[in-house]
Amino acid sequence: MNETIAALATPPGRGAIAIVRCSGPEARAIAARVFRSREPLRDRAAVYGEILDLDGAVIDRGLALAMDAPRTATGEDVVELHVHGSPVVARETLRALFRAGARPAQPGEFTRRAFLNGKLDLSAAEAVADMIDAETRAGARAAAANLAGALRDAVGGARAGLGAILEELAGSIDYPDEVPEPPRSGVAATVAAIDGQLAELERDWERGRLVREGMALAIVGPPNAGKSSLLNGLLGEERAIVSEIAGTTRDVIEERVVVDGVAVRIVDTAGLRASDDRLERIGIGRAEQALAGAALALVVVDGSRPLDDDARAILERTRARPRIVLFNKADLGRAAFETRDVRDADALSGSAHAAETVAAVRAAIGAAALGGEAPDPGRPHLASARQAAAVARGRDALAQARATLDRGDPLDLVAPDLVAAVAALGEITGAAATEAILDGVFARFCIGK
Ligand SMILES: Nc1nc2c(c(=O)[nH]1)N(C=O)[C@@H](CNc1ccc(C(=O)N[C@@H](CCC(=O)O)C(=O)O)cc1)CN2
Ligand SMILES: Nc1nc2c(ncn2[C@@H]2O[C@H](COP(=O)(O)OP(=O)(O)OP(=O)(O)O)[C@@H](O)[C@H]2O)c(=O)[nH]1
Ligand SMILES: [Mg+2]
Repeated sequence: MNETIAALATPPGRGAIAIVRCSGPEARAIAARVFRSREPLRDRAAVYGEILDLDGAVIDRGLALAMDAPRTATGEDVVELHVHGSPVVARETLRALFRAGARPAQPGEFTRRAFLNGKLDLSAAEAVADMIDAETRAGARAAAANLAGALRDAVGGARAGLGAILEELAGSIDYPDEVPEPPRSGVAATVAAIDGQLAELERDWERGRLVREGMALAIVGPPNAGKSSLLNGLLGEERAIVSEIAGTTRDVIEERVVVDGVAVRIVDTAGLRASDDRLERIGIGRAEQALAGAALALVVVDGSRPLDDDARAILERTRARPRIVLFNKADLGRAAFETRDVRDADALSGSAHAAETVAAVRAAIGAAALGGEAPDPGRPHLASARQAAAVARGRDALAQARATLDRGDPLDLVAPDLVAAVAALGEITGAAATEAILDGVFARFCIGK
């Protein structure tokens, strides 16, 4: 029999209410030892009463919410104690439950039990963690879609399609005289269509990851170009020191903003130039690192004067990578902007001090992040590297099957590849998940989830 587990379900720290959750076959019996009320606990009803420690001292007065298996989040008997939101009270309540027979829950153990009891598939369990981690509305909505089963249904459809072919093949292999082979062209068409759906999931994966995890952006350029001024403009606060002294920013400064629903980690950096100053050189080294680690470079140069060697160098170096170029200080003149290279045809000209320029830079960041179109958060999507790897393996198997079909080999030779594809896709929903896969998925959960 499963042990009964307990953990704090709300964040540690002070709050209005703290919820301690207990799940397992003994949940009701354990709760009865620590909770005293006039009316008895009833399924799905909140009951007011006293939370007691085992010596009978009252820890708090609060609500107990009992939910009976199997109609609960975990599929087991659940009792929640809703107490006043003091870390001390929450800890004492939890300790009373442990003394009464519960054991501390492992990270993700509630959700793992929900999975094992068929309350959610593995893609939905991952969506639970994604929802908790979401930093943007789009990220939360995307998680909600997979929590509701969008990916499970998409993957389930693909597996069912492959399963139907396998069934037909099996019939003709077992009873070659009675059951005709399915038409070759039909098999090829179905495999191609399913592979197409999987390819679409793969394409969306990178973009979806951007929505969930955010994008790293480095502001780079020569000293004094206005990089820190632009950071402050994008943040709407005077975060970084701005001065007319070239070499003001020494260390990297990292901040987050949300642009078009994408969380962007902006790193402001030291101006790039040849320098003999030891400290400045360290800062420039960090700027180089930030540039190397960024998905998008925001290159700021002084556009009011002809380009100097430092400006030319950074424009040249970032030419082949995703970037936005701002010819800054347009209020002082547009000398460099007017003689700019055709390669910078889409460069912006403006002033880091002007709201319109900051808005134009934001729009350019949003466009660069999403390629112009925001992904529809309601669609099924791959949400983890684990899921993407399973799709990639499934597609490899389908590629083998298609090669077999193209060569004109006997039709039954595709069966092992289709079986492999079905198994790979099964890892996504957990229909075919090993203990190791489950450990990997639930390792990223927090205790109490
Ligand atoms: N107080 C509280 N709020 C919470 C949770 C919780 O555990 N406690 N959850 C923790 O994750 C989430 C809700 N998860 C839940 C999932 C299923 C069921 C449930 O009763 N399922 C039944 C009935 C389904 C239905 O009527 O559609 C079932 O599956 O049979 C309840 C909560 C978010 N809010
Ligand atoms: N006129 C004008 N001045 C600007 C503009 N943007 C920035 N400045 C000024 O240019 C100077 C340098 O700005 P910063 O934002 O510190 O430049 P930076 O690129 O961060 O410089 P370092 O940190 O030294 O590399 C400051 O005096 C700013 O007020 C602009 O668009 N127009
Ligand atoms: Mg600066």
